[in-house]
Amino acid sequence: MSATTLERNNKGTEKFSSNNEQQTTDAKIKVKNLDLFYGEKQALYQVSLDIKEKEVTALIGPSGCGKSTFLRTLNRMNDLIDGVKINGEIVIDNENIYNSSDVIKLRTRVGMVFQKPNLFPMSIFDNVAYGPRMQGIKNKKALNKIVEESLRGAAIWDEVKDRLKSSALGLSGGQQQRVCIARAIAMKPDVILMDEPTSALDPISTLKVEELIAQMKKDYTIVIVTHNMQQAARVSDKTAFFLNGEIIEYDETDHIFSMPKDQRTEDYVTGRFG
Ligand SMILES: Nc1ncnc2c1ncn2[C@@H]1O[C@H](COP(=O)(O)OP(=O)(O)OP(=O)(O)O)[C@@H](O)[C@H]1O
Repeated sequence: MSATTLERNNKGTEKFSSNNEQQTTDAKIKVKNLDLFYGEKQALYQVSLDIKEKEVTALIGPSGCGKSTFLRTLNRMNDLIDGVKINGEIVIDNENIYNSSDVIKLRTRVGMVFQKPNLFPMSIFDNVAYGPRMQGIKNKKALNKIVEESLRGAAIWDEVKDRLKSSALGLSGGQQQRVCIARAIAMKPDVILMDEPTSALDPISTLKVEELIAQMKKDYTIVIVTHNMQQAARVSDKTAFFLNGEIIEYDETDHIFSMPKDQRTEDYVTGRFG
């Protein structure tokens, strides 16, 4: 059991509903007044935003501004870090996720892809079947179907279909990252969080993952942290600009890049700092 302390607002969902008129009604994820502390150090300040279903939302900002910290609050990955304290609300599908005790179920619904491919030292098939097996799916036919669908969904089926029993670690970095995405898809999530998913990849693999993200948004709500401005502009519908733990501006990606309202956003997206 982690020693993480979480300050929960027990009236969270109620309070949130009463303020609902300020929120977009079709938001999949609603974040309100979120503060996060690592011990004494505050990393997020009063973060509020609505994330719409089946859109790609990019989180941008200079190093250390809190993008990854914020991303990890969406499936409670920060719970694993000692001394983390959170105030505020995150409502996904009308449920305040910090009021619910079923973190495993939350992480099934809200999957995650990390910066570096983190496949297990086992076959491609076993990597993708791992989560479904843990959920109790044993039937070979059912597993075959899930693995094929997930690899197809991650646009890597054709490249690996003849070597499913080979070690996943024999694939290139770009292929491994797409198998990681397949592994996330295999859990049938609604939301996929991506923390700089292409930062360890070459330009061609990066493009493939970006094309994949564009295809995936018809089925999933995607939140992606990226340091790459062009990537945010290419793949996302909405962009949130973070600075020193605050959201400075959150808008349609086109607006953020072509006519930002805040001078600090403009300075960042035009490369004047960060
Ligand atoms: N486990 C931790 N314990 C203590 N402080 C942390 C921890 N993780 C992050 N921080 C601090 O919180 C702040 C936000 O970090 P975070 O990693 O979220 O920023 P980021 O915008 O994602 O940065 P980068 O782009 O460099 O990954 C930083 O000051 C960082 O040092």
